[in-house]
Amino acid sequence: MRRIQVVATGGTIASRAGAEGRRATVLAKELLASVGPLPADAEVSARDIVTRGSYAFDTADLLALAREVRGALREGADAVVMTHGTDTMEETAFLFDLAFDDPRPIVLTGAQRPFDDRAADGPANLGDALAVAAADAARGHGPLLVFDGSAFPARGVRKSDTMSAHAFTAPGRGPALRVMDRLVTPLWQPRPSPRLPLDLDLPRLPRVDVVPVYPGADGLFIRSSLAAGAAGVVVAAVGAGNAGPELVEAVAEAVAAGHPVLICSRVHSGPVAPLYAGGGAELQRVGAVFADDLSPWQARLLLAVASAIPGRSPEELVRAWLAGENPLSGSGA
Ligand SMILES: NC(=O)C[C@H](N)C(=O)O
Repeated sequence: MRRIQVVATGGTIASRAGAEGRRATVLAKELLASVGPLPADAEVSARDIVTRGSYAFDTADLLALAREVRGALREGADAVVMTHGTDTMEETAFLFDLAFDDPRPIVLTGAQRPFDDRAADGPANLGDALAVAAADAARGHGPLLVFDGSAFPARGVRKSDTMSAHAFTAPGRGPALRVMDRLVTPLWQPRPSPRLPLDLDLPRLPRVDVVPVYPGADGLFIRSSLAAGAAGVVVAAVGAGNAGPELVEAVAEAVAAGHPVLICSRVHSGPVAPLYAGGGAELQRVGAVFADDLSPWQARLLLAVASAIPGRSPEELVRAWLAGENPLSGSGA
């Protein structure tokens, strides 16, 4: 008998229409009751942490969600299923990927249509998430985001449609498992991401901001962000990782002052590379770190987590993580 702990956090899956707009009000027990038959060989228990839209979460909330997962795993759950708003689910999943290296499935799901919609997609997604949680095939995949019949590894998954029930993709990677009629079919086995030794009991993560690039973007936002106390900055660059000369100058200043700068792309798919003179090649020359195909939003969490680890250079931790190396090797930790 497998023990699956469901933890509910709100989101559209738990929302009903109201005079002021949709609001998350549905609690875990009611969500579970909407699913229909539960996996036969599983004992499923449910609890609520918060009941909110995920657009309202800050990093203190994300750490609280991670502590809840840690607690469930410590209590002996064989798998954890978290219901969560879709707006920032890719960030929570990625934080779990950075924080845990447990083979037991940690599965996130949600919905695009509210609980009281006649065509609500939440019950099917939660049913699929429970099927994945109960499946041997899901072990060792790291956290998975289950949506509309697909299970995506945390790294690389993105919300890619604001309204459609097919809300998530993983550009260049694809889902690792498919779920059809609660039957889980493995497609490929993701290589687990290295874990970072994050203290989940911290009150919040250090500030890291995302700065966009567009024609005419200058250094204002990078300088303001650092003046506001940011540990570092992620640049959502154009194309394969380029920016104009004024922004490159601000990046050079930031790196020289000891603040790591990660380069991602505002393009939905593909890695960044230091290719162009005065653009990406110059960003690399002044010391910025090219963050492969990480989205700016996941890269921001990577840098924030690396910046929260005492006694280690955040830039070195990020570079080691991106290279797939165990960031603890050689540290004696
Ligand atoms: N579809 C959703 O879940 C969006 C929702 N507003 C959220 O909490 O992220």
